[in-house]
Amino acid sequence: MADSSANGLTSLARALSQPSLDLIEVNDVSPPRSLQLHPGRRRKLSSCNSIENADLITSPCAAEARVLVINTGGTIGMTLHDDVLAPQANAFVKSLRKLPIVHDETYAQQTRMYEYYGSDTLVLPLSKQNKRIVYTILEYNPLLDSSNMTTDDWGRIGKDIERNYESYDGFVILHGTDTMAYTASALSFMCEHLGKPIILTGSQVPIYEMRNDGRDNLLGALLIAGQFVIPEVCLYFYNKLYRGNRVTKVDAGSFNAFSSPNLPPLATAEVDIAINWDTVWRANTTAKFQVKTELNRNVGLLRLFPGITASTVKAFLQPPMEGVVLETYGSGNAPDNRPDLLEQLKKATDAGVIIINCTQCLRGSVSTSYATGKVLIEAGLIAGGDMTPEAALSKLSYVLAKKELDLEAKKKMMAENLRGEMIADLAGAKLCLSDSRFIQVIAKSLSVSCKEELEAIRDALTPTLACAAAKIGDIEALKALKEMGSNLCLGDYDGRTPLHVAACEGHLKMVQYLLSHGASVHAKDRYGDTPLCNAVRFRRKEVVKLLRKTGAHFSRHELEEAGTEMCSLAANGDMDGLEIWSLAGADLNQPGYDGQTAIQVAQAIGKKDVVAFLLRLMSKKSKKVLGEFNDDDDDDDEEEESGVIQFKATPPAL
Ligand SMILES: NC(=O)C[C@H](N)C(=O)O
Repeated sequence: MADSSANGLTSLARALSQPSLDLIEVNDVSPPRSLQLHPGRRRKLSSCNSIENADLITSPCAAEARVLVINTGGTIGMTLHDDVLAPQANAFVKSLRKLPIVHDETYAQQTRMYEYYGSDTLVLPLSKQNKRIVYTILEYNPLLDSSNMTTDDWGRIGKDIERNYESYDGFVILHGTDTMAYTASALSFMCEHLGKPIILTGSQVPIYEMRNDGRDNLLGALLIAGQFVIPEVCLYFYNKLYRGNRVTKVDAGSFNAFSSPNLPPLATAEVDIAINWDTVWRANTTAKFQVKTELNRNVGLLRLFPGITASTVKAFLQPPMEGVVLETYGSGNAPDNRPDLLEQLKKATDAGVIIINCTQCLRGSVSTSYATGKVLIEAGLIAGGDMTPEAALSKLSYVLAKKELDLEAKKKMMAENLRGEMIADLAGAKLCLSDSRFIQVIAKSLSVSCKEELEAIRDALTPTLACAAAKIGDIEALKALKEMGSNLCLGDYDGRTPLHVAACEGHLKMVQYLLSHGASVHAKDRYGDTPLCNAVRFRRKEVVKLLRKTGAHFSRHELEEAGTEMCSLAANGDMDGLEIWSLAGADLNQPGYDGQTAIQVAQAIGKKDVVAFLLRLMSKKSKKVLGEFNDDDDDDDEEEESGVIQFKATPPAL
C-alpha cells in the first residue's frame, strides 16, 4: 500500500478508504482479547448467538467485551438499618443475578461462564450492537458511604485499575454520589496516558428498592464502558456521560444529581447512545498507562465571604498547607479594598503556597476584567479558568505530590489544561503556537515521514494558523510560524491573509508587524476584498490610516461598491461611516448603483447635517490636494471643530 509519490494527506485518505489487509490477518490468527473465547466454550456459541458454524471464534454476534466493576459502596448498594441507609456487604452480585435486565443467566450457563470468569461475573443480555458485556464485580471491604472516603481510597481504586488494565475493555466504579465528583476528578489526574474508559456511577435510591435509578445508571455505564473506547475518566448519571473532572453534585433529592456546567456531556443515552466524539478527550501520547497514587494532602478549599477576617485567612494558609483553592466571587473577584486580606494571600504565595483562583459560581470562568480580580493576580494567585473546585483541589493534590518538579514547574502545570479539566483562557482561547514543535507533532500524528510531505502539510496548515494568531493578536505565535519558514503573505482556503484578519480585528501592532514582514496591502480574498476594505467595514480608523500610509487603495470592485455603500450611510445619517470611507480614499462623489451620490441622497431626504458634513469632508480633501493640510491632522482639525466651512473645491451640483 506504500506509495512514495503520494503526499501525507493522500496516503492518509487512502488508508482510511481501504480495508487494511494486515488487520484482517491479525484477527484471523489471534482475535483481540475481547473477542477471544476459551476453547471449551466455543461449541456453546451456536445455541445462544444463532451462529450456524459453532467453531467460528469471531462473529458479529459472538463479540464479548469485558468490564471490571469496582464496587466501593454508596447508596446504590445500601439497605435500611435502624432507619438509616448504610452499605450492605455481599448482597450486590446476588441481587443483580436475579435481574434479567442486567444478567442473562441462560447465556452464563450455556457458555459455562462462571468456570472461566469466576462466580462474581455477570453478563448483560445481547446489546443492540450485538455485543455481550461480561462484567466482573470486585467488591471492596468495607463498602463505604462516599463521605467516608479519603485519598487512600482513590489510590486503591487506581491501583486496582492498573493491575487489571490489560484484562478488561473498560472499568465501572460504583461510588456514592456525595464525593463522586472529587474521586472522578482525582482519578482523571492519577490515571496517566489512559486509553480505556473508566466510568463512575451510583444512584440516589438503592438498587434493591422497587423505584430506583441504580439499575439504569449501572446499565448505561456498562454499555458505554464495554462498547466505546472513550479514553477518559467519566461519570455516568441519569442518561448522561460527563467528563469526570467537569462535574459537580447539584441536587441531593433528584435522580438528575450532577451537572457539568462548563462542558456539554460526552454522550447521551436516549433512544440511542450518542457519543459526542468532538468533545471526547484524545490521548496525545504513546506512553504506557500508569496510575500515580502519590497525592499531597496538604491542600484545602477556602470560600470567600463578605467580612471574612484576615486572621481566618492567615490561619488557613499556615504550614503545612501547600496548596489552596480560593473560591472567589463572580469572575474571580475578591475585595480590592482589603489590604489586610491581600497581604495574607501575598505572604502565602511568596512563601511557596500555590493558590488557585476558582469562581464560586456554578458556571463560567475567572478573568481579570475587574480591578477586584486583578488584585489576586498581583497577590500571586493562579487563574483556575473554568475548573470546578473539585477538579482544582484534586489537581493540586496530584501536582504537589510530584517530587521531581520544582515550585515553578508545579505552578506552570497548575495553569495548564492536563485532562480537559479547564479552558485556561476563555476570553482569548489562546493558541499555543509559539511552540515550534506544533507542526511536527501534527505531522507525526499523520505518520508523515519525508521532508516534502512535511512541507506540504505545513503549507496547507500555516496560513490558517497564522490567521488564527492574527485574530487574537498573538505576535509571538506569528513569529514562531515565520521561524518555521511559513510565508505570512499566504491566504487561507478563502484567500484571507493574516493582514485581512488583523485589519478586521483592529490589531494595530499586529498590522504593523505584518506590514514590516512582507504582508501585502493589495492581497484580495476570494470575495475580492482587500485588508483596507475590511478595516473600513469594521471601522478600524487607525488601521485604515496605517494601511493608507503604506499605499493601500480600494480595488476596482470595492470602489464600485463604495458609492452604494456611502449612499446607504448617508440615508442612515451615519457620519462616522462616511468619514471612514473618505479616510480610506473613497471618492465622495462616487455614484451608487442608481447613479445618485451620497450627498444627493442626503439632500433628497432632507438630511441637512449629512449634506453639511459631506461638504466639509470634500472641502478638507480638496485642501489636502492643494497641500494646505499636512497628512497627520485629520482628527484634530481646529477648523472642523469651529464648524466653519470654507469651500475651495467646487461643491457638487445638487
Ligand atoms: N446517593 C449517595 O450515594 C449518597 C451517599 N451518602 C454516598 O455518597 O455514599
